[in-house]
Formats: sequence, structure tokens, C-alpha cells
Amino acid sequence: MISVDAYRETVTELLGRTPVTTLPLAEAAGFVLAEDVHAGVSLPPFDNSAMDGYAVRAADVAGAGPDSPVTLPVADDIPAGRVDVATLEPGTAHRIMTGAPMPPGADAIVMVEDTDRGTESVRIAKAASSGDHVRRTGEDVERGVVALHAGTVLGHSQLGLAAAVGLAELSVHRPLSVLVVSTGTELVEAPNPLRHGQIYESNSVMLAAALRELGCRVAVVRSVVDDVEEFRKIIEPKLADADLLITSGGVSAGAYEVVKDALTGQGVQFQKIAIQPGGPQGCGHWNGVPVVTLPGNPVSVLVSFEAFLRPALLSAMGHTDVDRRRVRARLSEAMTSPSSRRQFRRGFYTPTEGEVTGVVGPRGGPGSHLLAAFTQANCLIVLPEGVGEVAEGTEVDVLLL
Ligand SMILES: Nc1nc2c(c(=O)[nH]1)N[C@H]1C(S)=C(S)[C@@H](COP(=O)(O)OP(=O)(O)OC[C@H]3O[C@@H](n4cnc5c(N)ncnc54)[C@H](O)[C@@H]3O)O[C@H]1N2
Ligand code: MOO
Repeated sequence: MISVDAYRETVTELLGRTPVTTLPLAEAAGFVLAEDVHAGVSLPPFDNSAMDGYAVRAADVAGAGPDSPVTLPVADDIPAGRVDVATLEPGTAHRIMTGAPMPPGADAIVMVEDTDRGTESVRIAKAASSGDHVRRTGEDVERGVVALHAGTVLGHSQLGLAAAVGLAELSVHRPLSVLVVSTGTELVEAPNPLRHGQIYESNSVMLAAALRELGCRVAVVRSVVDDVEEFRKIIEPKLADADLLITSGGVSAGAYEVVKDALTGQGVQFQKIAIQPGGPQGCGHWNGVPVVTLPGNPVSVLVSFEAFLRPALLSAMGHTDVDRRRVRARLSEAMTSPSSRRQFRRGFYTPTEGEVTGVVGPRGGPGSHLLAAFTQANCLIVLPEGVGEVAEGTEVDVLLL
């Protein structure tokens, strides 16, 4: 059996790195920056007022106070957006609004609350020091420096900064286009009625949602019957548009393993991984397109996604932080695990106040058909290889979902 870590490495290498593309800022959320972004302008781009008030020379109002107000003529009015600001002559004030450029010669702002709000002349009842309420050029970002580093995940603050330094588009790692295919003659799509022996198809819905959450583009073939010729006929022509094919079902030891039968000898290797659930896996290339074949049980699909595909997909799209947050927690009840495999159990983690650990308990049993329990879980409990019985109170690793 192949170890979980070795197989994760294999899948990561299989996916490689996606090429770089350019996206407008409005479409770049969640993508990973492919190149450093240099600031084309300083932030702020010019010295400006942090307050609505009056631009003054601090020396002119040095003696101002409630009992000794200083009155200055108001020589100009500067709303935000003015681009033709005149010099402030000594002994005068300019009325100024937040974000408006400082007039040359002024070195401080007096807040409007500390004045009589005059428009011809203004009575100032508070002394100012040089620099008061002035936002300096380049205080936030100096022109020419790296404002955002390659590898940064573009969230709202990062996109805001890119916009603020004057960019309209960004160079990002291209999203992966993934073709998701569910196999199984028993699969039916709602709202068609179920006959005894049939089930509603759910894997492709889960996979498509999980992939889109990571920023992938997804095409879905909801169900293909367990027939090798049919599988090849439907899927092979669609490969040309895909960076990756993910299948579910048809990879274990039965008589009708459509995926295994169709892709064995075509460049896809089928193997057992030391994981529970999700043991039977396949990966490789078909017509040059990377392929990952997952076992059909819904929880095996989700656990395989977490253990192998999520880190590989994130890495392919340029992310450097590809791991779920891992915490330690004490088990609230005893658990068992097949000692030859690493078991990922659905769990619920509760942090303990004042401690670095928390408490975790399983949700549902180890069966890989127990999908409902997964929906009530907020973590996966990791019981490592070599561990069979785990007593209540044992500290375990927990991956937060
Ligand atoms: N003799 C053995 N039998 C099995 C082994 C084994 O090692 N020896 N492994 C078991 C394990 S573990 C798993 S996991 C499954 C994997 O089997 P397949 O990948 O061939 O998957 P299927 O048989 O097609 O399906 C398994 C199960 O999941 C249901 N399913 C499949 N696709 C969907 C879907 N899209 N939506 C909802 N449910 C789906 C399917 O009906 C089956 O119940 O093999 C074990 N057997
Ligand atoms: O590996 Mo299967 O996925 O244990 O249920």
C-alpha cells in the first residue's frame, strides 16, 4: 500500500502548475497573484488633509487658544478633487476638506470644530503643531515598492490595494478547468423517480461545489453507465477542454469497474492507498490529460478530496498555504481505527477556553456511505497509521474544515 503522504505528493506532481493569465480586478478575487505588483503611484499620492478644516502655517496659530483666538483671512477654498491648489501665503488660511491636497506653504490642519467655521475670515481657538492632521505622500506605500508579492491570495483588501495603486488587471495563476464525471449504472438524477436498486447521484454535485470553492472552472457529466465503450465514447471527446479529469466510482475490485477497465493500460495506474476511507485510487494521464479517479462512496470522495486533491489543486493554482489548519484536541470518546491505515474521521471540534487544545468527538461511524454525518462535522479527526484503539481523553490531530 502507498502512504497518504506519498500519494498526495504524486497527485500534486501530476497537476503541476497552471499557466499565468490576466484578469480584471473584478474577476480576480480568490486567485493567486503570479507576479509582484509594483506601486505605480505613492499612497497617498500627495500630501493631503485628514480632516475638514483649515490649512494653516502652524507658526501663525502657535498662540491660539480658547481665550486667545487667532483670526486669519480665508484666501481659498479647497474641496477634495481640486487639482490647481494655490500657495498659502503667510498669515492666511485656506478652507480645506478631507482628502484635498495641502496647499504649498501650509504645514498643519486645524479641525473645523476648533474654529468659528468662517468663510471670509476664520477664528481659530486652538494651537496647531506642524504636521497636525496631514497625511504624507507615501506614508502607506512608496511609489515603486512591491505593494503585493507574487503568491498572495487576492482577497478584498489586496484587490483594494491593487486598485489604489492604479491597476486595472492582475497577472494570476489561471484557474484549472476540471471535468467531473460520476460513473455507475445505479445513478439517477432528480427529479426522476428512483426504482429499487437505484440511488440519486450526489458525488458530482459535491465535487463541483468543492472545486468551485477553490476557484476551479468545472464541467460535469452527471452519470455514465458502467460500460467501458460508453464511458470512452462520452468522456474522451471532452478531454480536450480539461486540465484535469476527476471521476468517481468504478475503481475497486468488482466485476464492473468501468473507470478501472477503461483506463488501465491507457496511462492511469490503480493502487491502494493506506487511508480510510478512500483506499482504492487511480491517477495518471489519459490522452495527455491528468486524471484522478476517486472511489464511489460519497465520504470517500470527500476525504480523498481533502487528503489529496485540495492541496494539489491549491498548489497548481499558485497557493503556498495548501493545508487545512491543524489543531490538537482531546477525544471525548474512545475510537478505533484500522492500524495499517491513516483514518480520517468526521468530527466536531470545540475549543477549550483558556487552553491551546479543545475537545473533539466523532460524528457518525467510519462507514464511507455516511454522508449526513459529514454535514454535521466541522473537522476531520486524524488517527495515524499504527494506531488501533484510541482511549477517551487521548490528544489527537484535528483538521479544521
Ligand atoms: N472486494 C472489495 N470490494 C470493495 C473494496 C475492496 O477493496 N475489495 N473496496 C471498497 C471500498 S473501500 C470502496 S471506497 C469502494 C469503492 O468502489 P468503487 O470506486 O468501485 O465505487 P462504486 O462501487 O462505483 O461505488 C461505491 C458506492 O458509492 C456509491 N456511489 C458511486 N457513485 C456515486 C455517486 N455519484 N453519487 C452517490 N453515490 C455514489 C455506489 O452506489 C456504491 O454504493 O469499493 C468497496 N468494495
Ligand atoms: O476506501 Mo473506502 O473509501 O473505505 O470506503
